[in-house]
Amino acid sequence: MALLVEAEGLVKEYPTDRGVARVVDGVSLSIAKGETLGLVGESGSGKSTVARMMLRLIEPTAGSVRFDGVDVLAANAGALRAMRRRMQIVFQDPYAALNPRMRVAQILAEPFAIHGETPAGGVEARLRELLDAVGLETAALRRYPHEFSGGQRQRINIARALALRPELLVLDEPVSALDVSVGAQVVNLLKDLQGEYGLTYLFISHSMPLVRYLCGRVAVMQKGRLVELGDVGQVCGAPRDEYTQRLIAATPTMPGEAGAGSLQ
Ligand SMILES: Nc1ncnc2c1ncn2[C@@H]1O[C@H](COP(=O)(O)OP(=O)(O)OP(=O)(O)O)[C@@H](O)[C@H]1O
Repeated sequence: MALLVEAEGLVKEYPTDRGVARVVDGVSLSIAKGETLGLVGESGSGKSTVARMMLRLIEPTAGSVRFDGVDVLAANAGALRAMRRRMQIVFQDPYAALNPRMRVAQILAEPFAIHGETPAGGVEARLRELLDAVGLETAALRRYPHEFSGGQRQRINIARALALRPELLVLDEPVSALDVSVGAQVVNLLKDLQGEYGLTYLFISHSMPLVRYLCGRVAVMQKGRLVELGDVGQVCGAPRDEYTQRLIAATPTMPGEAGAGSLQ
């Protein structure tokens, strides 16, 4: 299958009081068009840093990233802008990600303003379409973020990420701040959107049940390194790495779950 993202030997180092901290240490990962790749690992293992380097939101210390065959790190400002519209990120905290002083209409229209473009059919029609895609009423356009629940706010974030019709969505723990049932609805929405728009997902999570439900393959990170990468059934069913075994063993089994696939 064609690859959308190819990251090779990514390294990120930060200077600290005690010398240089290597928080990502030689991570190579590719994501095929249309797939959902899960990225799991304990807190601080470097998952978000890898994702941000893939989007060039932070500069790698070493390594390379190609997006649809184009070198992301060598791209000049114009080429990067063109690439950025094709790769979007949804963050964990649906409260912090939305400007509280902007109405939803402004929030959703902002990507068009930033990229200096008017969608075919006009902004208004596209905003309605976006809200409809994420299961919110048109009346939401006039309201402010604080008027919505956490799950609804995450739907607004997803609508905003979809505004420019991206191909890749990095989902950085998109439901971990939500109640389980609300999170399950958002996960199902993400699944539907992927089917509808042929999106490619990098799904960062601490939840093995969610990863099993959404992802075809999963990568496991520990202390900046990739310790396992493979088909989700294989990794969860017969983890080769000792750390992965512990991660899976630490996952509480949900009522009615026999080990795979269920969200309930
Ligand atoms: N700007 C920075 N300066 C110094 N250290 C940083 C910086 N950003 C991240 N780190 C460190 O890099 C390591 C990896 O962080 P990262 O956020 O990528 O981990 P993570 O696996 O996504 O964690 P979590 O699951 O908690 O989100 C952490 O130890 C973090 O403290």
